[in-house]
Amino acid sequence: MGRIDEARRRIDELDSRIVELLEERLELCRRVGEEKRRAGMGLRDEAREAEVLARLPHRWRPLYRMVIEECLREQARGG
Ligand SMILES: O=C(O)C(=O)C[C@]1(C(=O)O)C=C[C@@H](O)C=C1
Repeated sequence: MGRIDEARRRIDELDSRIVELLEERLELCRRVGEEKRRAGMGLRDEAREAEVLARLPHRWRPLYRMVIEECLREQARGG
């Protein structure tokens, strides 16, 4: 296998793992959403979002904003 093919194979594997982790994160978001609903809280928590983003390297923050938006959509779908 050439170097490009080998690197691409590893990229594909990593992408699968990343998606698995994102699904796991989404499941936890679902749980948080249920608890917030039960407690009569709003779903969006801007202070918490700022905390989450502050822990990440700058370059990944735009991507993570999308992850958080998907989490909120998932929470809004639940009920
Ligand atoms: O921590 C929460 O309260 C969540 O609902 C999770 C999460 C996130 O994806 O990290 C999503 C929405 C909130 O606005 C803040 C954070």
